[in-house]
Amino acid sequence: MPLKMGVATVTMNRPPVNSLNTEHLETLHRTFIRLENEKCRGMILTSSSPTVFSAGLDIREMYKPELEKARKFWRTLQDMWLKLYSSPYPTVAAINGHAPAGGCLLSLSCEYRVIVPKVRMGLNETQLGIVAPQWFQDCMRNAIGEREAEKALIAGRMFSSEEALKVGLVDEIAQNKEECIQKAEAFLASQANLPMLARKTVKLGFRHQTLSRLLTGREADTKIFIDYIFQPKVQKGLEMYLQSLSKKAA
Ligand SMILES: CCCCCCCCCC/C=C/CC(=O)SCCNC(=O)CCNC(=O)[C@H](O)C(C)(C)COP(=O)(O)OP(=O)(O)OC[C@H]1O[C@@H](n2cnc3c(N)ncnc32)[C@H](O)[C@@H]1OP(=O)(O)O
Repeated sequence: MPLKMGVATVTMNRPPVNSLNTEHLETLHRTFIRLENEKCRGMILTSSSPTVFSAGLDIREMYKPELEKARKFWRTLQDMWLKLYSSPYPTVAAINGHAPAGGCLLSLSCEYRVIVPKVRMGLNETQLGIVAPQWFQDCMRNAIGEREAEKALIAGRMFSSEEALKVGLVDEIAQNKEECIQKAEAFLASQANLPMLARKTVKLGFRHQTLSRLLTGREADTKIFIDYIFQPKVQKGLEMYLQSLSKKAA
């Protein structure tokens, strides 16, 4: 995590697709805590993969899990998201590859998004027979508005880079990763002279409702997750989805 002029670039590096398992989520969470403690001036979140930003939650964490491990997985996801979404420093996602589901959530949790061409992003959970949790949905709604979010979430729509720009899911398209990072740095530079306390207070004001909805209902949210994924038909769906992903690779 190099810090250049107080700006950190956090590069996710969990091959092959940066899927988010408990360990990877813990690493991200620790990183965001450290950045806050070190009074970082801005953060760029990106991926070491040339084609995938993040494939979202690691489906193997939800397929036939042990109960306690599944609980820990979900709580770690909540912890990571609460830290990122409420970060006092400015955040940009340099989306240099596909960003489905939890990968899209990561980018939506940043303040500004730059994407490369010919990739897809969105909350596709419905298409997998699972449901994007309320706070995932809130992040989408906060980015693109009620009507577009409702349509996208019901359909589990994956947006192309161009469609994402049109609907406001991302702020800019860059031609490649290098330009993506340049544009991310330019956004952070545009924020650098703003008084930090005022900036942070306004950001948290906008995000307060979404954050408190989870903060006040964390246990209930965990229970909803557990009850949902332990349903036999959901497990069957996850099994078939994992098989389809593996078949594709074969
Ligand atoms: C009121 C009720 C409320 C209910 C609340 C319910 C709560 C449930 C919450 C559920 C929330 C879920 C959020 C999620 O994030 S679910 C994950 C969704 N992710 C996806 O759908 C992405 C799947 N992956 C892909 O589409 C592609 O992999 C890719 C990202 C486009 C990349 O494609 P590429 O061709 O480069 O790579 P491969 O597809 O060949 O994959 C390489 C190997 O990686 C494995 N893989 C891929 N994605 C995942 C994943 N998300 N988890 C685990 N493993 C993954 C894939 O199987 C290949 O593995 P192999 O080499 O061993 O075969």
